[in-house]
Parts: sequence; structure tokens; C-alpha cells
Amino acid sequence: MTKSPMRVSVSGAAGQIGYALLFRIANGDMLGKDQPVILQLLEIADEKAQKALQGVMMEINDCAFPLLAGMTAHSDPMTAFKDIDFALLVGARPRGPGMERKDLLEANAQIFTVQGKALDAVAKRTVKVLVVGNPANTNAYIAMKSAPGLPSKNFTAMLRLDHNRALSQVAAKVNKSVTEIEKMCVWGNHSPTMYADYRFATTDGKSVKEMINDDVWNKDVFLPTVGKRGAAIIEARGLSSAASAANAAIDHVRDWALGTNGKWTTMGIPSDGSYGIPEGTMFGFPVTTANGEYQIVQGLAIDAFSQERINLTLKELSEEREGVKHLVG
Ligand SMILES: NC(=O)c1ccc[n+]([C@@H]2O[C@H](COP(=O)([O-])OP(=O)(O)OC[C@H]3O[C@@H](n4cnc5c(N)ncnc54)[C@H](O)[C@@H]3O)[C@@H](O)[C@H]2O)c1
Ligand SMILES: O=C(O)C[C@H](O)C(=O)O
Repeated sequence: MTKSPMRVSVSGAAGQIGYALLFRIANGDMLGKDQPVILQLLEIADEKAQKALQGVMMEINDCAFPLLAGMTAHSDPMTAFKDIDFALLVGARPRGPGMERKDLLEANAQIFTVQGKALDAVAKRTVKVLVVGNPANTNAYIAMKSAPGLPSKNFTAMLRLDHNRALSQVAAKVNKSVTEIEKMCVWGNHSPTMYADYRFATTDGKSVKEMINDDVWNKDVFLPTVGKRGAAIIEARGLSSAASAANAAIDHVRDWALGTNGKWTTMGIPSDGSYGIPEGTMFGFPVTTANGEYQIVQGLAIDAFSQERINLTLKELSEEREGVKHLVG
């Protein structure tokens, strides 16, 4: 029997990540090859952005995707988020010339307050929200706080790109394919302070840490490479990562919706207090997923070096949270 369509809203739909993301969602890469989707696309109420969105929609139509059961363009989150099952919040204010991090936080806080309220008002109570737009963790936190009528667990931030970057670096180091590496994770903020952690990773049942056996490589090569990968891509491409970010968003939502079969992945989620991370902090954790729910992997030993790195990324997130306190109460 044909499944009923799921409603997926994407903000920033005419941007570069949007362009790499929408076609894959419509192709069934995110929710499955038997799951029809309705796309509810949100862009700013600007003539140029709306015209660009119309162009993207023309191209999506031209693909004649069998799973695409409908598509609408919006400039108001109250209509874009109506009855949705999934929200991929990609659109955000980029850092402009002379803008301090604080200004960026404030500008985005306003966007995510409005969008959180709109989700609260019109989305399905089971809506699953992924925030991609930077600063992703704090934007997700603001949206969550602005939607008190929705369960906090419905709000997540994207750490999956960092997870995938870590996986690819480690796989190359031990000369394995990425599919042969299990139990990778990334703790904390989607920023250079994140802590990519392969201490528990295995390949063919063997410890990846023991195979690498090089703390200097971990500290001086691996962590800076993963942490500063976004900046390296901007430097090389002249534009921030887009296709890899879209791919990570697909991976994140697919695994959340369809399950990981016991395998670990990384999601930015509101802390339940695990590992001493204050409750509600939107933090990257190792998780497994099943039946549309995620579970934090518990009981992992945190050594002194790891604790130091976790403290550092937590401190940054706490400062960001403090910086937007006046907006979310
Ligand atoms: N979390 C991650 O791993 C990750 C990775 C890469 C990029 N990003 C972030 O994703 C965001 C989007 O990146 P991009 O390359 O697509 O940028 P982009 O500038 O190409 O596109 C962003 C789009 O969002 C739209 N937009 C802005 N404010 C909006 C609003 N309030 N409602 C709806 N749409 C809005 C803009 O009009 C634009 O079309 C950026 O914040 C970027 O830093 C995050
Ligand atoms: O680093 C950035 O500004 C872009 C993005 O968050 C990335 O990680 O590629």
C-alpha cells in the first residue's frame, strides 16, 4: 500500500545547501524510497530570494520525482510549517563585514525565535526539527525554548558533518573504508571547539585508538583538521561547505527517522544531564536511534584529556547561551 506523504519544510531553500538538499529529499534519500514527500519551502520575503526559489522549484518539477507529492513556496513560517513532520532549518543570517560573533548570535536569535514560535503554533506535535544554520547549537536551543508546547527532544542541531569528517579522516589513517569504522562520536558545539573522539571506535572488532596509537597525531593533526574543516573549505572554495552539509543533514534525519540498527552516530540534542552536561544544553552526543527516538550512549569513560576538551566546548556553548538569554528568557 502506498504510504501517505510526509510534510517536510526546508528554510533557506534557495541557498546553496538548499540546492544540494531538496533534490535528494524529493528522491527519497532521506525518508526512504517508498515514502512520498510534500516540500514546504521557506525563503525570506525578498523578491530576489523568492524568484530564485521559483527557479529551484522549476528544476525540481523538471526531475519528475515519483515520490514528490506536492511542493509550495512560502515567505511566512506560519504557513511553511503548517502540519509538518520534519523541519530542516537551514536559512540563517551569515556573518557580514564588521559583524561581531555577538551580532551574529543576536541576528540569528531573532530568526529562530520567530521560527520556534511558528513551529509551536502550527507544526505536528511529533515534528522532528534539525537546525543546520549557524551557530547551529544555539539556534536550535533558541527554537526549542521558543516552542514550549513541543517536546524539547524534538529539537536537534547538526553535528553530523563533523562526525562524517572525523570518520573520513580516521578511515584514511587506518586504511579502511568508512563503513568499516564503528563507534565514532563528536562531543559539543558545531564549532572548532568540538571534540571528535575515536577512543571507542573499532574496525573489525579492533580498537582504532590502539591501531593509531599516536596521541600527538590526535591532538596536533586530527582534532585541528576536523575542527577547522569548515574554514579550510571556505578558504579553498571561496564558499562554505554545501553538498557535504546537505549530505550530513540527510544522514541525520534519515538515521533519526529510520534508525541506526544499534550503530552509533552523533546528534546535537538537548542534554538530559548525561556526562555532566547541564540539562537543556544543545550538545553533540554519541547516540543510537530506533523507532524515531534517539538514546545517548551511556557509560563511556571520560579521561582527563577528553574531559578538558568537553569542558572547553561546553564553556563556549554556555557563553553563547548566556549571550541570548535576554531573548529566550
Ligand atoms: N551545521 C553545519 O554543519 C553547517 C554546515 C555548513 C553550513 N552551515 C550553515 O548553514 C547556513 C546556510 O548555508 P548556505 O551555504 O546554504 O547559505 P546561503 O547564504 O547560500 O543560503 C541561505 C539562505 O537562507 C535564506 N534565509 C536567511 N534567513 C532566512 C529566514 N529567516 N527564513 C528563511 N530563509 C532564510 C537566505 O535568503 C538564503 O537563500 C549558514 O548559516 C551556514 O553557516 C552549517
Ligand atoms: O564553518 C563554517 O562556517 C561552515 C560550516 O559550519 C562548516 O562546518 O562547514
